[in-house]
Amino acid sequence: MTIARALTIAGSDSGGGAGIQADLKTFTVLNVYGMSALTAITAQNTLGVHGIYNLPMEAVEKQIDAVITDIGVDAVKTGMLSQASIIELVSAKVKQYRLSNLVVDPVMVAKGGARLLEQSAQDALITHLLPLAAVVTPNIPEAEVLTGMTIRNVKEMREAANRIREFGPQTVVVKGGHLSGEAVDVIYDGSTFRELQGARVDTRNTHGTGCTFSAAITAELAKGAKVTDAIAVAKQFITCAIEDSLELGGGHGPTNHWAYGKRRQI
Ligand SMILES: Nc1ncnc2c1ncn2[C@@H]1O[C@H](COP(=O)(O)OP(=O)(O)OP(=O)(O)O)[C@@H](O)[C@H]1O
Ligand SMILES: Cc1ncc(COP(=O)(O)O)c(N)n1
Repeated sequence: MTIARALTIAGSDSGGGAGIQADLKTFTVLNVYGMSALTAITAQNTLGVHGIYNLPMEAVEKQIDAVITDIGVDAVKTGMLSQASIIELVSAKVKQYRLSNLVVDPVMVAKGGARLLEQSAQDALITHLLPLAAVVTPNIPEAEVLTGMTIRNVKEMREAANRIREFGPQTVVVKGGHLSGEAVDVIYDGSTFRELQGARVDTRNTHGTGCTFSAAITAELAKGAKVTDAIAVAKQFITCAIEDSLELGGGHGPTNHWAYGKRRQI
């Protein structure tokens, strides 16, 4: 039996709703074998981030080398990268192993406001990692940082997607979770703009939506899906996960990673 393999290079969320925990849960539900290279450990729950502990560069490098040289990967995603030096290392590894199915979730700030990427590392993201990405998935605040624009509507999301694509990624998805009204995501592949519509679910349990969405894209790419199909599955996956979100903790609860699989009986 062959099984698709996906690697997440990201931070740990002890609360289990975001970070590598969200990624591995998503890979599993989508029938993909998940692996991880941890960049940082966060002490985190639904109320916020209570501590960040970066791992040594050597530890990040060895984890990536260990899984790729033995098990191999069909797709890779990045989440919390924390520092410029880790971005540079990950970019070098992507080149060294010629990893083509790379999904970059440019995680910068957690919901409660804690920085998950040092401000000085934003340039490294643009210079080193975005040019290597098959797909990059900024939310509205991240797209604003990357472009210097203010984004208030779908027209401005399109403009941002266009500008971010100039940094080199093949496909840009600007996620609309932070705007009001419908949860619309804008996709731009250099020739066509597409919009993925989703009804907005009225819940505060949206911790980990961005991680889960980008992990679902990665899982589908690992199985050989086309980019547009992978993004469409991811949108369905996250909509189900938010609709059936979990009332856990006293703050922003996690999404429900089983929901998509249960509804489709996969
Ligand atoms: N309340 C909601 N109802 C339906 N879909 C949503 C809602 N919030 C976000 N989404 C969808 O979830 C996905 C992730 O988008 P979002 O903008 O929330 O990412 P993010 O900001 O990276 O995540 P987070 O806010 O957890 O850090 C997108 O497809 C977005 O449209
Ligand atoms: C370790 C870690 N990584 C990423 C996020 C952002 O999560 P999201 O944008 O999916 O809510 C987070 N809160 N913690």
